[in-house]
Amino acid sequence: MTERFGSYQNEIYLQGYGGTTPAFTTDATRLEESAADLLEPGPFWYVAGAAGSGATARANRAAFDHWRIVPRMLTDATERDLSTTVLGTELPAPVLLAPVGVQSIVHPDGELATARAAAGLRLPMVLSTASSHSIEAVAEASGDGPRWFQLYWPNDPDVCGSILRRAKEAGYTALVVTLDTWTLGWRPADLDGAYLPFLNGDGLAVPFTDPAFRSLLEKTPEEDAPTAILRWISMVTGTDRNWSALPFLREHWDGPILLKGIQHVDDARRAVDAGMDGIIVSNHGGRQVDGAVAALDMLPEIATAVGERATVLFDSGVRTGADVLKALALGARAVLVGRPYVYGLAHGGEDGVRHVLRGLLADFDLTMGLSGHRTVTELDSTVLRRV
Ligand SMILES: Cc1cc2nc3c(=O)[nH]c(=O)nc-3n(C[C@H](O)[C@H](O)[C@H](O)COP(=O)(O)O)c2cc1C
Ligand SMILES: O=C(O)C(=O)c1ccccc1
Repeated sequence: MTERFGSYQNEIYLQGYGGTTPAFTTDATRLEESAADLLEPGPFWYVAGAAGSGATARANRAAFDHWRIVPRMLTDATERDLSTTVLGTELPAPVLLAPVGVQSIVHPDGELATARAAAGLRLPMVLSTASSHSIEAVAEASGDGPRWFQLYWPNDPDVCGSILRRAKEAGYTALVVTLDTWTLGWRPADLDGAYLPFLNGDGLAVPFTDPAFRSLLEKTPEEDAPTAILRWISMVTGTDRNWSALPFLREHWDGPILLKGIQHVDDARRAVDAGMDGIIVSNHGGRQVDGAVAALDMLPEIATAVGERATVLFDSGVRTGADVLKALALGARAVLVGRPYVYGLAHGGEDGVRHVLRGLLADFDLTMGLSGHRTVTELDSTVLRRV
């Protein structure tokens, strides 16, 4: 079905902000600035922050500027169909909600509100293992909306198997395995405030409600939270999960599996050779390796190497409709967006997330039409110029 995402523009022009829409900006830069006014410094910097000097986070944005769209005229792009299918999930537009943990630090409803907004738009939410609400509660909030699950890979096979089983039973269809965060990067803004959300107990709903995890503890997490927290952290950190352990995930998950945090073309090839269904080209929004290459700069090479053998998704720095168009033209099947929807959540819970996403979709829809494209299948590198 063709959705008229661009009509959100009329809604805003005709009624103003605060009419049928929440009263805050859809501009990504101003949105971040107003989130800074709204949130306590700890949570704000946890979301906005990056590794080290922030060079990679800035490079992620700057990389989009090196590509420019070359619009075409009189192509009959009045009616657009932005829909696509990603690993069996039908999307009205090529956008997913990136897995973001500990969402309760910006809004008490956290992932529940995000799930409702995503489901209403039929965009897949990728639920983080570091969720503030349980797998099952977020699934219920999603209703019949599409949902994927992101794994921080516990080295205990029983706990890993149990979490995957719960996700499957709760209706999550695809599994995203994050590889780039086996320990947290050096993040000065968080270190300045000595702010680490899960040490306050946030983002632990998944292990704390997990029977296999609980059975390993002498005292329940309710009786002795610090011990449970440290046990969990030690389970999901470390490099002892390796390429040869991927068959374990395949055995415990009967849907598509994607590896997230792929930045080198040889790792992309390796993922394909290991039988993975997809990869997410990402540097975690610049939060892990300061000085790492911009994610977009690796996308064309990786997409070419992978070809049709697996699905290539992209995140890190997507802020506008033009960014979505460019990432697709450079080989991504769809993109994930992170921080912007979290700022929407901070501003207005479910309505706030919806507002940010509808703004992005409208921008993408209008940018597609005005550059002369009716469907996402038309996009390839010939629609861009490198400058
Ligand atoms: C506050 C925050 C928490 C995140 N938590 C997770 C997580 O739990 N799992 C994960 O795979 N990625 C996590 N990410 C990374 C995002 O999935 C995504 O890669 C990144 O935010 C994309 O960049 P963008 O924010 O520039 O759009 C997190 C990002 C942020 C900002
Ligand atoms: O902060 C992050 O980037 C992240 O991925 C994470 C990891 C553990 C818990 C919460 C978020």
